[in-house]
Amino acid sequence: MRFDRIRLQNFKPYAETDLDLTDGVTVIHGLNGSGKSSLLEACFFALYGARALDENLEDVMTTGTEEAEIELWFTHDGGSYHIHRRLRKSGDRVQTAKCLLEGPDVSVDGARDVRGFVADLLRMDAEAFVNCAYVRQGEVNKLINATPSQRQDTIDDLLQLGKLEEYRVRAGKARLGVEDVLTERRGALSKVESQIEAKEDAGLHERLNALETELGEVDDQIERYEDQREKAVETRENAEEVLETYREKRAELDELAEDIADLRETIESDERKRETLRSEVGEARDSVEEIRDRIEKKRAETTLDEVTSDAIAARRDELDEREAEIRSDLTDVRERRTMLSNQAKKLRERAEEFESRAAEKRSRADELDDDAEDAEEELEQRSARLEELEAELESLTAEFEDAPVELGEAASHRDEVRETLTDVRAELTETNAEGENVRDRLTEARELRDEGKCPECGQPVEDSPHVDSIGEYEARIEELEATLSDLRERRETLNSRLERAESLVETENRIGELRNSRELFEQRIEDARETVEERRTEAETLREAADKLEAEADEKRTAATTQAEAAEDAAETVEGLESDLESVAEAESRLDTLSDLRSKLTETESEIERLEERRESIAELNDERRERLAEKRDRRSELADEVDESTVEEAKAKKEKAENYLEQVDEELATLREKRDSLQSDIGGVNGELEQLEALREDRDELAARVDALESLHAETEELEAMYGDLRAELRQRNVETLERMLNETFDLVYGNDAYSRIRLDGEYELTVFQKDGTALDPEQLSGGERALFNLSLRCAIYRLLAEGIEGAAPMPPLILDEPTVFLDSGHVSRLVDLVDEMRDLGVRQIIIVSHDDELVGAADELVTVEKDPTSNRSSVRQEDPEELIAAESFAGD
Ligand SMILES: Nc1ncnc2c1ncn2[C@@H]1O[C@H](COP(=O)(O)OP(=O)(O)OP(=O)(O)O)[C@@H](O)[C@H]1O
Ligand SMILES: [Zn+2]
Repeated sequence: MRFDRIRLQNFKPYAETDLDLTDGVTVIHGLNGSGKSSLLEACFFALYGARALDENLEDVMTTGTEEAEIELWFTHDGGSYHIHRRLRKSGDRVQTAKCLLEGPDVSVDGARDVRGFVADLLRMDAEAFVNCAYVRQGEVNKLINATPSQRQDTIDDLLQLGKLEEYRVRAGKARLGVEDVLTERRGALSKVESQIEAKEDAGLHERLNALETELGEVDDQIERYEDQREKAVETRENAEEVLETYREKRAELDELAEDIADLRETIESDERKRETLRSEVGEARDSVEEIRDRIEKKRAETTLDEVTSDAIAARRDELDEREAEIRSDLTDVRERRTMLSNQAKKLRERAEEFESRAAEKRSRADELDDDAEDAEEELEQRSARLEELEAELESLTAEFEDAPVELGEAASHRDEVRETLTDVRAELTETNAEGENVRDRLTEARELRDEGKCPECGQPVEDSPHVDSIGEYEARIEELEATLSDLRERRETLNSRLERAESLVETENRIGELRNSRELFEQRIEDARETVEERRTEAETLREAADKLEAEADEKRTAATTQAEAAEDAAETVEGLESDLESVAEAESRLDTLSDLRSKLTETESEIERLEERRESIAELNDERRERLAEKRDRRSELADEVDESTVEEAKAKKEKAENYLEQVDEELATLREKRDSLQSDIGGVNGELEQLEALREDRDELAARVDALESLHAETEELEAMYGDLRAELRQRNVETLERMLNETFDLVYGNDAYSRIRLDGEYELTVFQKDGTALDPEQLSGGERALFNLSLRCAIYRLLAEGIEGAAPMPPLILDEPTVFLDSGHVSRLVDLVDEMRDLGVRQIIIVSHDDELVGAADELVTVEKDPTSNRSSVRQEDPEELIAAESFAGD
């Protein structure tokens, strides 16, 4: 078997990887954690699924991805196979979405079927594969640490010796089953035999003869007693018959006496009954007379000529017709009465309504008059106020007659005067200031003149022009004084004129106000006048309407009275009709009385007839009874003659005797019959036992034959079981010997040390290592490296044994070693290289080794480098030429 190609997608650290694998030694190398082991696991997973890796599907799919694919192509026994697995995440779980194996003429679908198919094809299940072909990392010590029996199981399993054990166990089970059945049958047989013996000892035939003789004797006795019993019964019956006849006659006599007494009594009582009936008939006849009288009297009260049912019916029809007429009239008149009184009521209501509406209108009219009066009063007040206004207006207007301005110009006039006054005041102030100034200069000039200096320049004043100006100054002052007094006069005049103007402005404003008021009042007076007019007219209209309504109310009232009178008339008619109805009812009741009387009469008459009939029939019955009475008397005297007492006594004695005998014989017979029954059942029992004996003998023969057959079967199964056991032991012994030899050869090859003489693998699969001096060592006592070498040897030996054992029937899978050099020093790595060479020489087609050891790399035919991208954490593979790599590395080393 050979792996050809593996393709991965999202398997563990691999995103996308496709790797071709070839014959020879392939070394997979790379740094720790780069994904080397994962690559091997992928091959293993492809073949057997996740459980074989002790992992879940979740573990094999690259974390964070949703889908993974694993494809493995391999060649086996000349055929090419392809396994394709696809995993898909659904929720938290990962499921196998596809698992398909295709090979020559075969296609297997489904994870379980594929696993089964691969195990059959390679003749190895996952565990066997791991034990023989795939040395997993860290599991080097597994076979050494295993107990001998575990080791035995593993190796037996690989060599398919387990099958023989299975067959042996099965044969053992069959033997045990046969033993169970045999024991049970043997028990049954001895039971049957002891039963037969017991029965044969019992002397069944003799017992049967004795019982049958006794039964014959008892039967004879029974027959005899039965004959005698029959005779006694006959005697007793005859006596009983005699007694019975006697008893019957006595009974008949008693009965007859009773009958005779009864008959006589019945006849007498019936005669009394007839008497009563006769007087009842008489009474009924009287009553008929009385009823006839009453009928005649009643008829006289009616219009009937004769009292027949036809006449009564005719009269009743007449009355019914009359009643119907009256009732229909009554209905009409009642309706009319109701209608009229309703109308009267309505009319009265209308009249009242009109009246109340008229009253309303009148009170409204009164209110309107009041309003009009109020309005007139106000009108007068306003007129008076208007007159006052006009008087004031007139006097104020008069104020303007001697005024300096016209009405309406007072304000502008006042403003003019105020302006002029302001000008005059300003002029006055100016003039005053100038006067002051001129006076100051004059004073200064006078002082200078007095000092003799020019007031202007302080030069001596001789002929100074400045002194001349004193005169000027004095003239100017005079002038200014005149202007001042003039201005003062003007100011006074203006002040009084302003006062007057302001009072005029006030008057003028007041006149404006008054004029407005007057206009307003005039308008209001006009309004009041209109209101008075309107109210009065409206009151008038309302009163007219009230008059009209009152007239209408009067009309309605009259009409109401008319209708009420008509209603009263109708009511009277109703009363008349009702009394008519009453008299019709009376007439009808008279007719009823008559019919009642008539039917009573008929009843009484038929009662009389009935009573007469009863009397008659009673008489007939009594005649019959008298005849029967005579007969019974005759029979009584006849019987009295027949009864004879002595015959009776004789019969009684005979009967008693027979009865005594019967009692005794019945007892005896019962005893005998019981005895017979028990004898018969004893005979039945003996016969039954004889039959049983026969059946038991048949059973015994059958059981004996069966036990013989089982015994020979048991012997056969024992042989078979022993044969499988021997065969396995023999095969195992052969295997153990071969395995021991191969283990020693391999160990010599890889260890090549003089310390150990040989390894022993005994029949119990116990492994022992012997040192040169002959002391024995448990393999677990070896050093780590020695143990690794020992294990490798054991594995390779098993692999070789298997390869030879199968003898080409099923080509061996590739030998897969994961990190075999971990514990080895460089010398031993070379030995491992030798081992690998040897395995190849021995015909192992494909060897796949995971290692980072250079020497092993050198031994490789094919080199696969695994790398992991540190940023993406995804692994990838690269196929390289081993020669080149070694060269490059040693170059780098120099
Ligand atoms: N399901 C997974 N998804 C992603 N990465 C995974 C998954 N399972 C394992 N890995 C990664 O794969 C790597 C383990 O690979 P593997 O055991 O094949 O390494 P190795 O090359 O054999 O290392 P060593 O030399 O140490 O034996 C680890 O880095 C781990 O994080
Ligand atoms: Zn690893």
